[in-house]
Amino acid sequence: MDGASDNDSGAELSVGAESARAGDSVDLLSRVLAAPRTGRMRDIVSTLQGEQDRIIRTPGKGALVVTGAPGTGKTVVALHRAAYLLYTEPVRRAGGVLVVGPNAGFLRYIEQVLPALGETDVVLAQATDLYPVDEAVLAVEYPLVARLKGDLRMVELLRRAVSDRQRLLAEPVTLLIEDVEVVLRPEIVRRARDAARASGEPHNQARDTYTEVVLEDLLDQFLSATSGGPSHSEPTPNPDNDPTQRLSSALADGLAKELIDEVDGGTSRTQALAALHRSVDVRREVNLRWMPLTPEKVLRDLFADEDQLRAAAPDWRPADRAMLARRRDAAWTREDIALLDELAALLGPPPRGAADRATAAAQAAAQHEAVRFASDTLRAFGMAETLSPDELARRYGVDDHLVDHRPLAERAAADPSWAYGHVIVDEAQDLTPMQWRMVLRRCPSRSLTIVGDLDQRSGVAARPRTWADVLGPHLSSWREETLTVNYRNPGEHLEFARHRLREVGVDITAVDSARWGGTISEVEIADTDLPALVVEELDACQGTLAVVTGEPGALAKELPADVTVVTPVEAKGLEFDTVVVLDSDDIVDRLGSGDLYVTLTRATQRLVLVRRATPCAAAYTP
Ligand SMILES: Nc1ncnc2c1ncn2[C@@H]1O[C@H](COP(=O)(O)OP(=O)(O)OP(=O)(O)O)[C@@H](O)[C@H]1O
Repeated sequence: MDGASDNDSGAELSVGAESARAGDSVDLLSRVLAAPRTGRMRDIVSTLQGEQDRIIRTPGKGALVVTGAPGTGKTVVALHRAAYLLYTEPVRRAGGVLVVGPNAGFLRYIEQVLPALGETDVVLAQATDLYPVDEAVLAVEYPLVARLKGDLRMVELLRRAVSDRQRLLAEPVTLLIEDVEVVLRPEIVRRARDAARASGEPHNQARDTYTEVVLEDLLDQFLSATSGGPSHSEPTPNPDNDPTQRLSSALADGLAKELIDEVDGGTSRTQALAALHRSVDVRREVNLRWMPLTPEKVLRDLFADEDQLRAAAPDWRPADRAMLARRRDAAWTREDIALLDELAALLGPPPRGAADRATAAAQAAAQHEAVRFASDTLRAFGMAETLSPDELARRYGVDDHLVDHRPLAERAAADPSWAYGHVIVDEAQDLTPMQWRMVLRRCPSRSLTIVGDLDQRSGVAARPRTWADVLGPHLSSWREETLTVNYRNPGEHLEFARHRLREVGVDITAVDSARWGGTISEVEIADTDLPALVVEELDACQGTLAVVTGEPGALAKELPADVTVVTPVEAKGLEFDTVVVLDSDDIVDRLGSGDLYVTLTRATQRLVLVRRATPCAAAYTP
């Protein structure tokens, strides 16, 4: 990247990197790091450090894993890298950038960084936002269930659940088509199912193949009975132009009536298709065995039906299957989202309803008419050859109906099948395997910046030892870079955190701090004295203050509005000038050592550890 560009972010980044390399910005860095926080992450263009600069400039091909202890700048480096890639590799612009972060507070905290660098083609989301559901607030699973639902075993279970909805026929079924008896034969249903599966299409799209095979057979029977023999020997040079073929797939789609009026109604095959279309029996039998499905329906049916669960996971221990069982009307949980997304990939989009099809047809007709009018008009002036149909359409405003003019970020966020040009995954140590699949579906190019720290992994389960443990099932290769200097916490806080974690038997990777001078105090107080203590700390604090606790809801009401109250999990990725931690001993038992590490490394100036004399018995809830 050089100053020849008209892109501000690129030029500024370059100036900052140069001065950092020259060692000019040491004073500036000290001042920046010591300054009170505002609750919004800033860009670091003017104080970018050498190792950070090098990582930012790593080319965008393939996956890059940026690791490092808390506060080493992983997030801020990843965001600058996104700006750099959009600037140097414009091809990424076409899809924009997706940033997957750990919680809503974190996304608010970082949302200004890329716009400040001149980039707006960016979607910020939690993994649970990637597949939208009706519930505004997702339920929380028991940890064991959450782990099971995040496990790759779910892939096969869901695959089977979908294929179990593609049903065979045990006995022939006699159907009545306008007083003519035809037989839906088990072997034809099997052949139709095999052909549909072999098409490689998702369930809802493969249904066209299934329906076609079944209807063709019924049609032949109907014609044999009514006109002395099937007529499928008629030449069919181009399936797209063949009315019979079109009708047969249109019938599956419920469109046949309109099309029948449109084509030559004289052929016996066309009349037979019309008869099939009128037969309630036929439609019911076709639908029964290969229904159009939504992810929500499949998952609700599966979890509410012991038999379906057993059929989908015959080799599982009954106790594991029982963990998935729940009522049909139960709210979706955070872990269900990746399952719904997996199902969306297996099922494909549901067939469009009649209203959508009518709108699309009306739009196409309007376009056709407007282009024809424009073309005629221009031809009258001898100009027709100079403009393409696209240009004509644009010039005459037809695209206003047909082209989506929303900004890229808005279009991408609304489209679950959007392929992003680059994806950043932050706090990547916490994604479940099923969530990885969900994220990677949105990044077919595999141009990724994966940011995380295994020591900060949430939960009491054993930590993965390497990134290969996390990424191995999903990516064939990646490159790893490590940031080595902490720019957030004073050295005293890092030493304290390391010491506390060693006390609970966990050795974390050592890291240097860019500065010292932080304070730590440990106090034991009565529960009722807590608000007064927090107010006192707030008065003494120059910038932002947070209380980290397992029961934020009740406490937040008793504290001033400018105090942030968060759980350890909600504190991920954030930083505050003063952090008051309640009952830190409980965090390890209830959440895990990674969450204690996160909690102890959020403060830029002052850490206050409060042990309440009458600690609340409520469990820490992530
Ligand atoms: N070169 C730099 N100049 C100024 N500030 C910096 C620099 N690098 C990082 N910082 C600051 O350090 C703090 C921590 O950065 P960041 O949140 O990116 O770290 P992190 O490694 O992602 O932390 P965590 O793992 O705890 O989420 C932020 O305030 C960031 O702005």
